[in-house]
Amino acid sequence: MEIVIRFLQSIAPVFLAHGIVGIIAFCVRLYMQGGKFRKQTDETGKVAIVTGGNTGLGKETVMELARRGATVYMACRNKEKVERARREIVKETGNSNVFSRECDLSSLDSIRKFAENFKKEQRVLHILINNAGVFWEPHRLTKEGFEMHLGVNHIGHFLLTNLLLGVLERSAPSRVVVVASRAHERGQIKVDDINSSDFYDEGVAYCQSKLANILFTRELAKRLEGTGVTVNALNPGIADTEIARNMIFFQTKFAQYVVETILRPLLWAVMKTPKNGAQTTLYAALDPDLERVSGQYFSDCALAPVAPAALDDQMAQWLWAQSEKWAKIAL
Ligand SMILES: NC(=O)c1ccc[n+]([C@@H]2O[C@H](COP(=O)([O-])OP(=O)(O)OC[C@H]3O[C@@H](n4cnc5c(N)ncnc54)[C@H](O)[C@@H]3O)[C@@H](O)[C@H]2O)c1
Repeated sequence: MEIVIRFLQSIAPVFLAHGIVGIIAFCVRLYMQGGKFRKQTDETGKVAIVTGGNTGLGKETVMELARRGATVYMACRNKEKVERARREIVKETGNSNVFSRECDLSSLDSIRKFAENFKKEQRVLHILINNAGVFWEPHRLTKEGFEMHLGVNHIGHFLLTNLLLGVLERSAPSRVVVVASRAHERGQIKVDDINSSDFYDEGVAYCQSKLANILFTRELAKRLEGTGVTVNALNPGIADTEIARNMIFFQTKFAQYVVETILRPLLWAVMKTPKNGAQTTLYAALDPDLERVSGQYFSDCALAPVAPAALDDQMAQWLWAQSEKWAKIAL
């Protein structure tokens, strides 16, 4: 008996330490999950498009829109993956008005085809969510030769939005939601090397594209004044999705092992679940109080300040004019 008591006494501090660490980690996790969009809305009769809706934040966004009765188009590059996700969403929500369509944002032709077909299928569009994104891509070019972060995250969505503006205006009140990131704070629009041809860094390229997202949002909001179409950008926070698939940690078996056994348990406390990461997108897309709010930036379901570079109106106009040329938008 004495041995048992001594043994228990010797391991008690270890259990206590683990318990305290566990409780702290749990509290940190609760705090890090951020703001929630709790208002109940009925979206029956509304039509929405979500780019990149087959994984991560996009999938959770589609799931919630479908749960609330909306007709949702998942605009994605991977046909099979998106169809799997669509079936899962239909099964879980009971809403069969969820459609998967091919739209590769790294190809202007694919975007044009998607928009054209969508307009043949639907006469209205109330919510366009520019969610898809690439992160930490090795130096690769889109079909038309743009650096991948700039091409997919900014130019692809720039073209898609412009092609859908007519239907959005006819369907007003309607909304465009741009999923940006706090990474825009470290971004810079490299006017002389926008395509990162002279110097390439994955992080710099991502931050530039996310700054472009916010400059685009602010400029579009000005152009849409009085139309009943609003556009807002947001930061979803750090969420546990597939976004980091290209980072070095995920490239080798050993690195994956380290991530899964050491990093992931540590990150568990500080990362949002995909569902919680989608809350600010849903807030921007659905909150009735935001019907007339445009040109803003949200984080954790509330207004948030943007970096000074995102307030540069001249840069926003320059980027818009360039983007029209890059996306070959006929004026
Ligand atoms: N997860 C985070 O921590 C985090 C933080 C800040 C911002 N974001 C932003 O949130 C958005 C969603 O990312 P996520 O975290 O859900 O990552 P994710 O990788 O799970 O989802 C990104 C989606 O974009 C799609 N996509 C990529 N290239 C595409 C292309 N060429 N054409 C069409 N679709 C394409 C992918 O297929 C995928 O469905 C992105 O814009 C990302 O920059 C995420």
